[in-house]
Amino acid sequence: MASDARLVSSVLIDKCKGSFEGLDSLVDVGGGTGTLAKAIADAFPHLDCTIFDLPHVVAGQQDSGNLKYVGGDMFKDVPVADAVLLKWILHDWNDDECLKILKRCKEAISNQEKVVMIKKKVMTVDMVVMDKEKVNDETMKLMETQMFFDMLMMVLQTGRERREEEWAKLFFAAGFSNYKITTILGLRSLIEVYP
Ligand SMILES: C[S@@+](CC[C@H](N)C(=O)[O-])C[C@H]1O[C@@H](n2cnc3c(N)ncnc32)[C@H](O)[C@@H]1O
Repeated sequence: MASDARLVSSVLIDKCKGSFEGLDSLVDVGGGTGTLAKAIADAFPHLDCTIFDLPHVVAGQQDSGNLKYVGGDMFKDVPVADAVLLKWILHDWNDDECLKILKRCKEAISNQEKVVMIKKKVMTVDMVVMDKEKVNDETMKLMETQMFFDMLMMVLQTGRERREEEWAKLFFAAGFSNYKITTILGLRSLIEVYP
């Protein structure tokens, strides 16, 4: 996970710089020991970054500069921020569980009395399963890999990989109004979800 976060962070920061513009704070939910959040905090020194994970995961980690660690449970409460980042989180969980997480994330970005209008959002780095109809000889291997991931999530977790329509259904059910998908690297997409 940490090595994937290293790979994704450089691409995310390079390719999706604009997505971080106008934000003053960000919380990486299920951020582990902070590989991705550390890279974001270094690239955007004005941004207050929080790594939020289970208490035993962040225990003993040291805050530094614009980076801090908070322990807790994303099903109960998510720290307040302008943006919530979820990387490889939602595919671990079934729809009911994702709805709970997304609702907590929406509360976290809504709970701020800011006068300045900025585009608050939830940013999820996850997989968007391709449409069967659009698969050709070139993209067949990609589709097969997505199916393997789907099975892996079913066997190891309660989760699954989702098609765009399935993502949209979840976001709207959690009370969000819109979303934007950007393919960032191989199977990974950045999905920005707006309240
Ligand atoms: C698949 S890992 C993803 C880690 C990181 N986002 C990445 O992509 O490298 C899932 C993370 O979610 C955390 N997690 C699981 N349940 C959680 C909960 N209820 N509240 C907060 N974090 C949780 C795990 O401890 C783990 O760090």
